[in-house]
Amino acid sequence: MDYTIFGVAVFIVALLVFGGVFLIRPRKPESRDESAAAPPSGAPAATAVAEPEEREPGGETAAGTATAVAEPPAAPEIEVPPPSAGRLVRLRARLARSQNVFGQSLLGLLSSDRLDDEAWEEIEDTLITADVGVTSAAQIVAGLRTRVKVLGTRTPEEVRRLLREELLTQIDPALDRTVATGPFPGRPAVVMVVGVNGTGKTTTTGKLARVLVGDGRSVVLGAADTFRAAAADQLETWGSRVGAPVVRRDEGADPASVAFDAVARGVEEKTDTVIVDTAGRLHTKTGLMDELGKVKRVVEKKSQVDEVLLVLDATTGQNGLRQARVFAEAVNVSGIVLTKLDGTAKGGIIIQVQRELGVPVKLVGLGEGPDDLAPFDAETFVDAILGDS
Ligand SMILES: Nc1nc2c(ncn2[C@@H]2O[C@H](COP(=O)(O)OP(=O)(O)OP(=O)(O)O)[C@@H](O)[C@H]2O)c(=O)[nH]1
Repeated sequence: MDYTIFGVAVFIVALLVFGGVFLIRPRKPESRDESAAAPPSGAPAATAVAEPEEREPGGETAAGTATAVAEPPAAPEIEVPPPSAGRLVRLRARLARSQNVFGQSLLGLLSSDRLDDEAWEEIEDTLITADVGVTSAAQIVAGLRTRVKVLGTRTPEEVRRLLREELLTQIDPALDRTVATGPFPGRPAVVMVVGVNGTGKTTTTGKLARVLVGDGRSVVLGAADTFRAAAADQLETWGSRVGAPVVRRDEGADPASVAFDAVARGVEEKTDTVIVDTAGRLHTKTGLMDELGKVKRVVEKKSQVDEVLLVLDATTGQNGLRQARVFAEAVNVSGIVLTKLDGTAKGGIIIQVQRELGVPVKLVGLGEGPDDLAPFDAETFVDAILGDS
């Protein structure tokens, strides 16, 4: 019996000793946990944690802690855009590429041996096809006919010179094409950018800010396109690249008050120029056109509006002209920006739009790149159309 009790006691002690050792041994992690805990080489742990969280409006994640762990985004590098001088010359090749067909076919027709009525008609048609407009085309042909008669024989150089002069007369190099961007004593220059949807207003506003910053000016941008939140985001991207602050509000806010705030900020911060981007609006919608007038009037309570730039898409031809007329009535347009000239051979629209509106083309857009906006220069433009002599 004693032996039995002793044996049982020894067994229990042995069980306790082995069991205890087993229990206090560190547990080996299971392979599933291991892979979840350790970040993949090179990847920050926070990314793995933050990944499954759902996005909330405003781009924040539901788990604030996960966002806090993530690396803060690097501040965007401020770019130094090239100055405005010589931009059109730099973009000349692009202009020549799009307008050359028009220029070369005119030169070809004018150089032909027999300049009969049919040939003159063809010259006129070529001008009209390039959107020069019926009146201007007739005037150009009349001028050329008279001068060709006086000249008698024609060398290619003479033909080029004649055509160059006629086109220049129509484009009018004497027009004042300066964009009133200040700086003015004691207040910023105020530029409003208007036009129908998709013509390139926001892009032009951003590009113009770059031109000005490149020329050493300070700029505040006003995102008065409150219809589309994306438009304000788009403007903010443009602004942040050149260090220009953007005044914006929530989608649906009153555009006039955003424009007013932008100008107020410009005044307060002694900025050289405030550029206000407005929402695209159909010229056929009276209410929206009235709203545009209101934006301008409200801004004028704070500061004079120095420039109203109407952005026209060069590829829209006659429709662009119709838009131009209505906008000019609503807000007293002071300058035209002709965008997408890189995408059409119809550069003659410059002549037509100036004739129709009596307002000069001041800037031209020649591509989607950030520095593809140039001050318009009549001589460089005509030379690009006609190619090198
Ligand atoms: N090829 C070319 N594309 C251009 C030019 N200017 C603007 N664009 C393009 O035209 C498109 C419309 O430009 P936006 O600036 O968004 O036009 P918007 O007038 O502000 O548009 P809404 O806000 O909808 O009225 C974009 O894809 C631009 O990149 C240009 O000179 N050449």
